[in-house]
Amino acid sequence: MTPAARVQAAIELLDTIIASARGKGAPADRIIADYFRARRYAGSKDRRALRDLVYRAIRLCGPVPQSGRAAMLAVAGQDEAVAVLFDGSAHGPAPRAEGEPVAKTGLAPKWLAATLRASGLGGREIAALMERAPLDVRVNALKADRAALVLPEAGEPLAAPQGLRFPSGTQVEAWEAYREGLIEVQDLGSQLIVEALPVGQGDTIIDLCAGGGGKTLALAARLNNAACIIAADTDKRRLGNLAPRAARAGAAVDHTVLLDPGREMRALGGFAGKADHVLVDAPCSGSGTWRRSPEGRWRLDPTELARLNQLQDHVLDLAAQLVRPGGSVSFVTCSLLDAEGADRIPAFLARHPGWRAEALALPLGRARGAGWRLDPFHDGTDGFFVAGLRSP
Ligand SMILES: C[S@@+](CC[C@H](N)C(=O)[O-])C[C@H]1O[C@@H](n2cnc3c(N)ncnc32)[C@H](O)[C@@H]1O
Repeated sequence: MTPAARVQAAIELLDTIIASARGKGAPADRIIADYFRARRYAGSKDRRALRDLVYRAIRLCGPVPQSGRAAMLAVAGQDEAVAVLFDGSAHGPAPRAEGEPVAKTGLAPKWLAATLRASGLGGREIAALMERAPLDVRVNALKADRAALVLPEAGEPLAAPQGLRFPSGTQVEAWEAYREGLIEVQDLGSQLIVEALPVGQGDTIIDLCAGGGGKTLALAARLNNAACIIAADTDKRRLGNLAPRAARAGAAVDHTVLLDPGREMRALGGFAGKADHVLVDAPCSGSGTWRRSPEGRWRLDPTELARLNQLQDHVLDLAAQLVRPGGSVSFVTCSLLDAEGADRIPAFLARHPGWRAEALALPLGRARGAGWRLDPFHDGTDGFFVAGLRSP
């Protein structure tokens, strides 16, 4: 591909990503992966260059751009090397027309920037959400130990007992240690949260929003497979990834339960009032993971945020039904918005008299409302909110 053809390809990919964000469709990384799957002839240099162009444009444009071309013109406005490629050459973008729209730059749409600020984030904290995230790994304590494991590259030891950090883009999936289940890719924040959960060996633990099992596997490793772990989710595709991942990791997951949204207790009724602990890693905007999915801010609007808050309350209410008297619930979101964090706790306590919030001990982060918050700027983790709740 010529450099100009890469710019044109980036424009077309951005058009798809913008449409998908508006329609709450597939995320950018999946769209890019599908694009290259259909173009196997594209070399690794082209792939890297195209990806970089697309993500530069996404990071640069806070509000949803009117088009992929407008987004790339915004990049061109800051980078002469890109601007000169709008030259009308074969397969390249047409020259810029007089008065042609250029996408607005900024960290986030106005309403969202205001909501972030109202959630206690300053300019530096918000800017850090747009930086490239490093690659964190959790050494799987069921099969290995960080102190003794030799990997192709030396990682930086992290605050989590089995955490190691590598530069962004390190191809750990190609390592033998990954294929053999000795390491998992997992952000430091997730690792610290699992370490802080008030659980012990012998407990019955429901991971109510288990997804592909990131935290489920970390829990099984922390408890050395000596707990009864039930992984549930409404997403068949995500939950389907759990069994092969657990097998690779040697992690014992006792039950995997696919839930019908709105009728979750039909599948979980047998566990009602029995769990020692329910982990609610709730669906959210993912504002804490914008370093990895910066187009997430194009997906969010006040209506979507309100829908997510309802869902968060709903899964918390389910957890309250599942836990035994005196048992506990942890509420986690990978968001920095109070609406998806601190605000959910008083709302829960108002609906569930007798319950109380309980502090969790994390080595990084700071208190936010009745819970705790981690953020990229201060802690070098993805952004998370976590709070403990204790049943009467
Ligand atoms: C933040 S993700 C979970 C990530 C996962 N725990 C991990 O560590 O990799 C939230 C999950 O909640 C699930 N979800 C959405 N609605 C739900 C519901 N009503 N009951 C249970 N899970 C739900 C989504 O399918 C999604 O997988």
